Amino acid sequence: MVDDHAASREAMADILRRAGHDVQACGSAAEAIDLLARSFWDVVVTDLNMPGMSGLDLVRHIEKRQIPTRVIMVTAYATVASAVEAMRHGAFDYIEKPFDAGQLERLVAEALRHNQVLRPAETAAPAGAEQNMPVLVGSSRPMQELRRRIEQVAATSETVLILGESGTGKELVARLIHYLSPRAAGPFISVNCPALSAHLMESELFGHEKGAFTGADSDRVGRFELAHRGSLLLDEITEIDTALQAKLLRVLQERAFERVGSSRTLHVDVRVLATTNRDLEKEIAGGRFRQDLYYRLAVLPIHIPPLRERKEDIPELIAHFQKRCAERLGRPVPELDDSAVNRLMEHDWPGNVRELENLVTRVCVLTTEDRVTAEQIGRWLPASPANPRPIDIPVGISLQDMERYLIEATLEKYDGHREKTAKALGIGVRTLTEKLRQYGYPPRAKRFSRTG
Ligand SMILES: Nc1ncnc2c1ncn2[C@@H]1O[C@H](COP(=O)(O)OP(=O)(O)OP(=O)(O)O)[C@@H](O)[C@H]1O
Repeated sequence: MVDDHAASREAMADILRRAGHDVQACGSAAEAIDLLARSFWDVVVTDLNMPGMSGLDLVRHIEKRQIPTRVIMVTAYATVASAVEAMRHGAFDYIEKPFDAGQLERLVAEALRHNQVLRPAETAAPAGAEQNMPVLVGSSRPMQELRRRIEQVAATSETVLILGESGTGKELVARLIHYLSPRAAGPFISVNCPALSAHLMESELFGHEKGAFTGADSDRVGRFELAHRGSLLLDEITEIDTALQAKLLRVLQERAFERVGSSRTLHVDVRVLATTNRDLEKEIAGGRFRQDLYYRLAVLPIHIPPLRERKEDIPELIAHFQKRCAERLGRPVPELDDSAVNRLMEHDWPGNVRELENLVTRVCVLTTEDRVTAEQIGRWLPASPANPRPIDIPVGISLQDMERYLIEATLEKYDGHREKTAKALGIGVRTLTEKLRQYGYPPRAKRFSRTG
């Protein structure tokens, strides 16, 4: 039972203890993670909104580490978005506050029933066993080639760089490489680089000694050490700053490093997998990525094509996500008729497989009909008929700058045509022209040309 509010945590724990369960109450997600690392728990009931790590972060952690437990989210804000997001990351179900004791008991009993299948097999099986194997769906030619390539590289211990747009399945491919490699019985550790500041990143990767910096009140084992005899995934590697890239290069060359604040050299046997959705050559040209590191990483590059280039995989992916959703929900999910599937094949999927997975999950969780038609599915698709190209908006910029990014990208898409741009943005041409004037565009230019 994970909740930062002592009163509600104890009340919920009490309800379940009275129902005969063995309950441990935790005041934070971090405490729960620690407990999950030490012992097996059939069910985790967690609050969604907690300071620091949220319930959703906890679900993601459980999913990433493939911890065999069922998660029930407790939320006062049962928004569709948070429910869908939690389910997508493997949460079993969610319960909306306020609820009565009976509801919580029933849901936990249901989760336990599902776990009877899960527990003996998954806890007994070593990592890398068949049931943990990630499933890569798709029989299109590019996917067949991708599978062949994965098998080739899995056999080696070389560094692999996995390239592809956001949501194409880079992390999934990394997991698959690990599970097909001779290291499958070892750990698979991943680091989500954009989530960490430069300072935290170094100690996250390499660990630190007690007293290395303010706040380092105990020794910390880094991800490289944790991944010994296994694989380490550096997700979105371009987010690592250039100073740390140098240290990383040394680890790749020598498999040796020191913890922050220590002079003792540690040696590890780790296979590194890295992903990026950026154009690395541009990053190198812009001085944001070290060329020598690129050469080290790109020994065996793997490129995952965007979903729009392998649309024939869409029906198979839909069926896969429907099946997974039905298993999680423990009930049949709506069928998509041929017209609906065709409609989904017309879409360009700028968010790739993740976007498709989200849509199918949303339809399965929220549709009450047994059959979904093209017309109904159309309502779940983004409103714009043009399937816009996604743009990268860096977190940390102001809303005003974000508006400018979007305006400029739209203008570029319409080749500088202001009327079309204004229409797509849903604003008047005059408003657009005024904004462009503020950005320094010439007043009456008919074509796209920036002056400043
Ligand atoms: N071929 C596939 N078969 C089954 N599921 C897939 C496939 N490709 C992607 N997925 C699913 O789509 C979701 C997104 O995939 P993943 O996180 O691996 O993408 P990514 O390229 O690493 O994204 P990002 O760059 O945004 O981190 C995941 O839930 C993954 O399981």
